[in-house]
Amino acid sequence: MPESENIKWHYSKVTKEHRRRLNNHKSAVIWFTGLSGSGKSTISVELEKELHHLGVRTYRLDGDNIRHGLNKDLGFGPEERKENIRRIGEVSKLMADAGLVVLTAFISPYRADRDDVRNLMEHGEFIEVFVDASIETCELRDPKGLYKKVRAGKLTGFTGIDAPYEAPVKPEITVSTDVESIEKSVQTIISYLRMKGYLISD
Ligand SMILES: Nc1ncnc2c1ncn2[C@@H]1O[C@H](COP(=O)(O)OS(=O)(=O)O)[C@@H](OP(=O)(O)O)[C@H]1O
Ligand SMILES: Nc1ncnc2c1ncn2[C@@H]1O[C@H](COP(=O)(O)OP(=O)(O)O)[C@@H](O)[C@H]1O
Repeated sequence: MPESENIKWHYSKVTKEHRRRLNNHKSAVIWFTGLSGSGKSTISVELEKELHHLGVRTYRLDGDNIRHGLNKDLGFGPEERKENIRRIGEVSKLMADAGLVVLTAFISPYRADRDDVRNLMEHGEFIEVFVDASIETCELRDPKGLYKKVRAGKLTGFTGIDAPYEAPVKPEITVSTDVESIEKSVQTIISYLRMKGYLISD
């Protein structure tokens, strides 16, 4: 593994602070985590739409999409999920450095992997959103028919059934999609961003 001995960091004259001033908002990574079918993709899509209307520069990274490209070599074993999240963490960091508000929608089942991403970011830049829904609700929704496949014995190692999901201990935000609407979840997140001063131009 090449180490940094022969590699030198080049600094830019345009910094994150310059980009922040140009954009009129801070950069951040809004990290959605939760079971399959909990609502990560749905809420992140609606949130991005609202943020865009507010003049925020955004980009959304979604598990299914990224696994068609950048991470198409990865499966769903613990090590591969870890590598999946590590790469997304690095990509998110680059995008946050570019001044964007990044929205990520990955199951990211392991606490340690999410904490590694948190530690990559500047203090306050990582906003963990726990999309909380019971496995029963997710299975009832079954938007992609995957739970049905699991029950039919056609899919194994599925999160929440026969693979673990470690819920966040102290997420910045929890949205309970069992009991609240998509709109309510989006507003909860926007209120948090406003209250914490991410949306400077408000
Ligand atoms: N075994 C298994 N377990 C869980 N999910 C599975 C599995 N196989 C395929 N899928 C589909 O892949 C999507 C999850 O990809 P992620 O990259 O978010 O997963 S992870 O963060 O690496 O755990 C997940 O998408 P979401 O339903 O949007 O969460 C599923 O559609
Ligand atoms: N309150 C809610 N919040 C989010 N999604 C909801 C809610 N109620 C019902 N749903 C539905 O649940 C499904 C969630 O699927 P999805 O967003 O793909 O989840 P995930 O990305 O976590 O796998 C969608 O079909 C969505 O319309």
